[in-house]
This record gives sequence, C-alpha cells and structure tokens, in this order.
Amino acid sequence: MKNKHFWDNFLNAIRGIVTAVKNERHMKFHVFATCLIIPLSIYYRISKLEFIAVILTISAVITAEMINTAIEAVVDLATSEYNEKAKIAKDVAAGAVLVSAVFSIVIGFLVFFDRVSGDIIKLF
Ligand SMILES: Nc1ncnc2c1ncn2[C@@H]1O[C@H](COP(=O)(O)OP(=O)(O)OP(=O)(O)O)[C@@H](O)[C@H]1O
Repeated sequence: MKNKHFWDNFLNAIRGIVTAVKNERHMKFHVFATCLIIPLSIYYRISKLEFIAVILTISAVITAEMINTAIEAVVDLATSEYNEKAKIAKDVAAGAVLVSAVFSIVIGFLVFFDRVSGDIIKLF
C-alpha cells in the first residue's frame, strides 16, 4: 500500500515535469541547454567541483522555472482580474527564475569560456 502511494506520487511528479516541458517555452530551452552542457562538460573533462557547480546550476534554473510555472497556474486559478497580490506573486516567481538564470550564465562563463574560446582561437 505504502509502495503504491510512493509510485503514484513519483508518477505525478514525472507528469509534472513532462507538462512543464511541453507547455513552457523556457523549459524547452533549459532542456536543450542541459543536453548541450552535459556532453560539453564530458568533452572538456571539467573537474569534479566544476561539474558539481554545473549540475547545481542546471537544477536551480529548472527548479525555479517549474516553481514559477506552478505559481503562475495557481495565480491564474485564483483570479483572472488584475490583483496587486497576483502581480507580486508572479513577478517574484519570475524574479527567482531571473536570479538563477543570471548565476547560471556566470557559472557557465567561469567554467567554459577559456576552454571554448581557446578551441575557437585554435581553429583560426
Ligand atoms: N492577475 C494579475 N494581476 C496583476 N498582474 C498580473 C496578473 N497576471 C499577470 N500579471 C502581470 O503580468 C506579468 C506576466 O504575467 P503572465 O501570466 O503573462 O506570465 P508570463 O511571465 O508571461 O509567463 P509565461 O510567458 O510563462 O506565461 C506578471 O509578471 C505580472 O506582472
């Protein structure tokens, strides 16, 4: 019985991820970026610590985007009228995505810029 409960919750969570990817343009971009960054990390043999930073960054961005999506859905469910509290909830949730996205760019720059630019220079 407990196991069934666990699997139901697990499947609901997977469904939540699939729904977010299907419906949210930004989520599609995050998945695309992840599919690019992981092989790039392997190709450049980045250190374990750098990889930890990359993974944490990816999960922070995706998590923030999913929470933002959930908050947008709940706010839209609560009101279709203009509401100052609705505005605060949506703006703050969007702000969380922006914070994580900005730091992901900083981490990406610190980890990959020298390596990628070095390879590009070698090409010419
Ligand atoms: N009910 C509302 N009351 C007040 N302001 C709102 C309301 N709904 C949306 N807004 C404002 O409009 C902005 C955009 O809201 P919207 O729901 O279109 O989300 P979005 O950022 O465009 O996300 P997405 O593109 O993923 O749907 C919000 O950040 C908020 O400032």
